Amino acid sequence: MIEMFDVWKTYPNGTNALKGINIRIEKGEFVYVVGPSGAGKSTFIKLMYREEKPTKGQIFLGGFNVSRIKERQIPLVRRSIGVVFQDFKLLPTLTVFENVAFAMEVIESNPKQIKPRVMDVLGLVKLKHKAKMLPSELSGGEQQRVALARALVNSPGIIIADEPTGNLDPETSWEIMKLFEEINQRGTTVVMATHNREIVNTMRKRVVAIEAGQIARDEQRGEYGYED
Ligand SMILES: Nc1ncnc2c1ncn2[C@@H]1O[C@H](COP(=O)(O)OP(=O)(O)OP(=O)(O)O)[C@@H](O)[C@H]1O
Repeated sequence: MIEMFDVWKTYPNGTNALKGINIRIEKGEFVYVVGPSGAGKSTFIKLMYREEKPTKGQIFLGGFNVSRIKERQIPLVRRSIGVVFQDFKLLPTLTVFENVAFAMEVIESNPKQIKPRVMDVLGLVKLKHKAKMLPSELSGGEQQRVALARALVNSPGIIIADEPTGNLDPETSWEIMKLFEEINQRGTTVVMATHNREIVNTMRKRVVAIEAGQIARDEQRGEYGYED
């Protein structure tokens, strides 16, 4: 479960990115975060995985008080969340297999479990046959599938994604969304910031709209609601 209580974020230059966010996301939900450019969506996402700290307010995630934890506890929080970005953020000198394995190595997983688990998640995203390739040898959609495998490899309860289809063509975006849906159906909570109107309006999930740093709308089976 994710909860925010009166969360504010003011960046050091004085920008008020979030102004009093209150939200509760239950385990197993699929939530789209929509809103105009600059509204605060990425900031909202970054606060969840502790890339940024709130200026004020409390954030609880999977049993942690994310706003209060010590630096040394951050890896513990990150173990319970998988994060997927618009630009994939794969390590260019590592193979597909090594990129995914790396996420298990950093949390000091049992070395014997790494290979079977990595092959398992590569199977889920249908990329076992490309395990030995480098990211530069893959298409954008394939790279995002590797990023998704990496986010899933430690079996997090929550997947957070910031514009995961932003760099992909419509057909590839749908493939990626189907994977997110499958992952959600297996019980993982999904929170996704997106500008993809067609996907939001077709897949009909909970929609949280952020405008000028505040929640302007929060609807079950909601719509995208903007023209961009
Ligand atoms: N590191 C930062 N320092 C200062 N201001 C920032 C920083 N990051 C974001 N902002 C500002 O905070 C506000 C919210 O930005 P944020 O990136 O959260 O919006 P967004 O809704 O994700 O936008 P987009 O859809 O364009 O990605 C904007 O005014 C932005 O300029």
